[in-house]
Formats: sequence, structure tokens, C-alpha cells
Amino acid sequence: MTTVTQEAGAPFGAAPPSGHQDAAILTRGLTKRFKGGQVAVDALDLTVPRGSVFGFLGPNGSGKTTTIRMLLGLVAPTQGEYSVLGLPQAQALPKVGALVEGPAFYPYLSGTANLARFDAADPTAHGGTAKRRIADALERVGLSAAAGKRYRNYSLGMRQRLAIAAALLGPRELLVLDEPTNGLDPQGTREVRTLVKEIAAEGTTVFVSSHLLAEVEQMCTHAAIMRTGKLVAQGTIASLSGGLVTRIRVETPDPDDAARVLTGLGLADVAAEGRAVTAELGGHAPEQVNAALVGEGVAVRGLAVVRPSLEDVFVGLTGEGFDVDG
Ligand SMILES: Nc1ncnc2c1ncn2[C@@H]1O[C@H](COP(=O)(O)OP(=O)(O)OP(=O)(O)O)[C@@H](O)[C@H]1O
Repeated sequence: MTTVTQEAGAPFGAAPPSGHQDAAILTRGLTKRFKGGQVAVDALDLTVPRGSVFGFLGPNGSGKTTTIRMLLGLVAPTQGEYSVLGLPQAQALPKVGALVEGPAFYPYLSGTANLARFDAADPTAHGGTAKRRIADALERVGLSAAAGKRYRNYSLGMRQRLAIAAALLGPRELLVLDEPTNGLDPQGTREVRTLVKEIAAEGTTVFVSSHLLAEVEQMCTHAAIMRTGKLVAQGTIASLSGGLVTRIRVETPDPDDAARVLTGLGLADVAAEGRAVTAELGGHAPEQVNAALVGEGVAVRGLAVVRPSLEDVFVGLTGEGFDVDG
């Protein structure tokens, strides 16, 4: 790690820290204290691997937007360092597409005309290639057929896809999306989630903030969990929930017999819950547990493997529920 700026935060210099070339985003001790003393982001150490769909998860007000704004150079950190794509900021930002505050589109203009205006306002964009880049971006978000349609006639999902197209007007190695499904209807939410997966499948790293646990579980390969400005945990989705215990739940009119069989198999923490029995699955295969139950004459009416969710992880780490809507 290169020198850490203690007084004022900064992007890493020309030489990013060695050993982290695979990181699309790296922060060390990144901190933002607003005037008035509120610490919005507190000594954040984030490592976002290239190629990941990285869910930046936390309740409202936990510091996600402030972090994203620092990474994009929109607000200066108070302390700490960050690196985007392992490059100095001026070289990194043209390779980053971002959707932080949705662009204001003109309702009476088409998708194409809106993107043309948006692109023309970008001093780094190449005017000569605009037409092709706009068509490519519309194609990438699945709006080619609606390119000539007025924005006001777009569905919520189409509007958000157009906003993502605006972030994809150049070749991007990293796409940063701040709560991209906020305010969308279920259909629009599905469209955006599918699009994020498609963009990631094409090789772009996607860093997406969300206050919805289920959304991050469905869409992301990795996640970081924030709480009041602090990082609670980060890693692959599997590793985050892997520390928690997977249980098996057997529904049966013979709970006592089922409990005896599960105990006999060596399953731990066998507990009867009315007409169901649950136990830690451990290394046992559910089909073998089922075969053993049936072999012992237990009537199995239902059998489920209950895997820990990110919500369980959050509650386990913080002792609190993830108290947000959705
Ligand atoms: N410009 C500002 N001045 C003072 N405080 C701010 C400012 N911007 C954000 N904050 C505060 O910093 C904290 C983190 O806000 P931030 O917007 O980063 O959280 P968030 O996780 O993105 O939440 P949300 O999803 O609601 O935007 C909040 O308590 C917020 O009130």
C-alpha cells in the first residue's frame, strides 16, 4: 500500500497499490465527515473485484451515495484513499459509466434525441462517433425498437433503461448504479435487474447500491453491507451467508419419529415445531435424510433446505433487523 493521506482524502496516485490490480474499486480508510460533524462514511475499506456484480447494500442513510460520490470525484473525502480501475482519476473516469442522480430527459424528445443531447453536453465525448455510440447504447439496453418513441411514452422500466444507456455512451469497464430500481414498478425492476446481469455478462464490472437485500441476493455475485457509515461485511454472496448454518425442515405428522431419525443420523440441534422438525443439515445430503426418514416409516409431507439469507447475515452481524421497505 502506498502512503495513506491522513489529512485529506485523495485518489491513489499514478502507482496504485500492488496486489490489487484485480480490483475495480479499492478504498482504504475512506472517510467523509460533513460540516456539522456528521460522519457519513467511516474508514471504509472496500475491495470490488473486476468482473463482479457488486451489491453495495445498506439501509437508507448508511453512506452508500456519499461513497459513490467520492469514488466519482463529485465530493472530496475527508480522509483515506481510493482507486478506481487502478488508474489515476482522470484516466479512470472516462471508463466509468455512472447513474447517480437520474439524468433529466426531455419528455417530448425521443430516446435517441435525448441521448444525443446528453452526449453533446459531455466535453469528453467524440461528436463524430455520437450516432453509432447512441445506437449501440440503445441496443445494449434493449431500446432499439423504441428509439424513436417520445420519452413521455416510455414505461418506468424503459426510462430507467434509457438512463443506463446514457451511462453506456462510451466503452465502460465499470458501471456504477446508485439505487437503479428505486421508484420502479415490479416490471421495471425486473427489466433493470435483467439488464444489469446482461451488462455484467458482457464483462463490465457493475457496482450497484441498493437498500433491498433480496435484490442484491438475486442480482449480485458479491456484496458489501453498510451500516451507519461503517462496513459490516464484504465478500461473495456465498461466503457472506456461508458462515451461517443451513437447516433442514421436515413437515410430518410424526414429528417425534422424525426427530429420532434425524438425531440418529447425527444432525445437530434437532427441534420440533408443531408438525415440523428442523435441524442443522451439516454435511448431510437432503436426499439421504429424506431416504432415511422414509426408510424408517416417517410420513414426509414436505422437506425444505433453509439456507441463510443476506438478511440473516445482516441480523447476525448487527443484531438488528434490516428495517426498510421492500
Ligand atoms: N451534503 C450533506 N451534508 C450533510 N449530511 C449529508 C450530506 N449528504 C449526506 N449526508 C448524510 O450522510 C448520511 C449518509 O447519506 P447517504 O446519502 O450517503 O446514504 P445512503 O446510504 O446513500 O442513503 P439513501 O439511500 O437514503 O441515499 C446521511 O445521514 C445523510 O443525511
